[in-house]
Amino acid sequence: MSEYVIEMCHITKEFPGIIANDDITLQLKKGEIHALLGENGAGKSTLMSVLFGLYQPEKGVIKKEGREVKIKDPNDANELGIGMVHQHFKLVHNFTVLQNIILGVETTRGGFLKMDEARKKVMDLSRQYGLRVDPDALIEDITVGMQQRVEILKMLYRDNEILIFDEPTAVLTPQEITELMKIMKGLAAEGKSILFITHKLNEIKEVADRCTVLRKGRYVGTVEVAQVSKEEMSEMMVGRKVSLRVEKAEAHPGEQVLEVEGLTVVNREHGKKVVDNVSFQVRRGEIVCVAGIDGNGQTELVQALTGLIKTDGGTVKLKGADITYSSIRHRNTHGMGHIPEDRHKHGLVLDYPLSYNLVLQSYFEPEYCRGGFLKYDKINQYADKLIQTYDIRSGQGGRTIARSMSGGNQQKAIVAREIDRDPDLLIAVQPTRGLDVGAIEYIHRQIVAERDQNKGVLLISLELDEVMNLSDRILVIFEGQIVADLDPKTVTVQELGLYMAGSKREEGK
Ligand SMILES: Nc1ncnc2c1ncn2[C@@H]1O[C@H](COP(=O)(O)OP(=O)(O)OP(=O)(O)O)[C@@H](O)[C@H]1O
Repeated sequence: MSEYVIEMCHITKEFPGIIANDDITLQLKKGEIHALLGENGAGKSTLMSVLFGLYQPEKGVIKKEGREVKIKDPNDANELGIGMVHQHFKLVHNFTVLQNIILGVETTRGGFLKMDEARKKVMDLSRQYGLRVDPDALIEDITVGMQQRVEILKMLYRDNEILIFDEPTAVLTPQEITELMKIMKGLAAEGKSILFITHKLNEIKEVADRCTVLRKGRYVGTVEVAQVSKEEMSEMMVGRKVSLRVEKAEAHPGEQVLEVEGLTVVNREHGKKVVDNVSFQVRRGEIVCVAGIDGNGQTELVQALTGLIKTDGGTVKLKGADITYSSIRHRNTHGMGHIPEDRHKHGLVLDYPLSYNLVLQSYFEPEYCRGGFLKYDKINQYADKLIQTYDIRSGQGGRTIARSMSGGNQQKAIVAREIDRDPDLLIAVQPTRGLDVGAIEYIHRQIVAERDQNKGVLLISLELDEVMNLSDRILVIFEGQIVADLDPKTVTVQELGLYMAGSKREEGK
């Protein structure tokens, strides 16, 4: 009997213009948590999709417990006990939790669903692994964290023994991440074998036993996590030393670039104020961060500032001019840049090529358009420049369809487009979500450079490390209100946590 529950041997998978996996070998031991680390576009999701039967490799074999197997589709994968939680969940939104879990493997008696048995099995699994879910809630009404637990239960319900998690923490809040780490350890302790894709070295250190590193589609090596440092792992992956700290000089704030006065947004469904009489300013030459636990109004605040939703009170001024009721395009062409929270919904047109996506805010300008006709050569030239400068990796350059790009490279494309327009005010929501450490270092430098060129930056981040390292001033948002205006040099992470949890509030706020 083999030491390995799964072996992927010499896997090669090509896409037009790119070898996504070039002779990669990955060996998974029973009961281990095995991290898969690599730069954006290194081929991690592709390799996992091969294992789950979504792609057929051109070369290589897969072995289960030493025996060669063929995985033609996800049904084959399932038969072999392999389950996957995708980066973007695959749930039916108007079905309940229970219906989603049993979908496709329903057991029936006399033509009727045996719901009671299914419910019992789900609730037993939920208790056994600490996966809290409400079986009767609709998917559209539950948090992202609970949706993920539903995906995990789906795998367990199908008795999967080999669990693939593709960047599971990218969509979670810090609290949910802690919970997931605990769940993963519990699963491994019960003998499940886990493949875990993440860019966060802290998470690898916390839960993984071994880690396989990929770079540009190739296998670099497999290490015992306890025996290497975070720095060593990032060097293996990027091929050079990476600074995990942000280097920046003292800020020199100048005149106000954004003034928000009494801004209020009421939620149309429950009638509550989600942004409640918020006032603050961002000046040129400073990075102001809005910190808060997800769901405290930061999403709506940004949507109101960028014109994606209507406000119910208050004013917003950009460079002294009232833009409260201005169109999105007006804001964009008058100095506002926006890296949105949801890159698929508000950041890209997924079925357009990369080059079109890079001029979404400027294609109508004389530079790229004459008499209603697009100047394709100019657009392509500009796209090539951004692809080079920001190291956006994709198979066919500007012609690549955005949907086929790796998640991290989609994010890099948005960041490139927004920063390159050199806005007076850059609103950056989770700008480094899903990015590898090398790319994070680069984006952080770019944001600091914007600040040093006398631009204002409003950063919204759920990552406390990013908040503490990057910002010059921290505004804490709690239940739609700004409850503190803090100096990152004097506040501690613990104190920040108290403000974020609503246990503390600055006087006069
Ligand atoms: N369906 C596809 N069609 C064409 N090219 C693809 C497709 N899927 C992936 N690629 C390309 O293969 C390469 C590897 O992508 P993959 O998604 O596996 O990377 P990744 O390591 O998971 O990256 P990230 O960390 O950014 O999610 C990328 O250059 C991507 O553009």
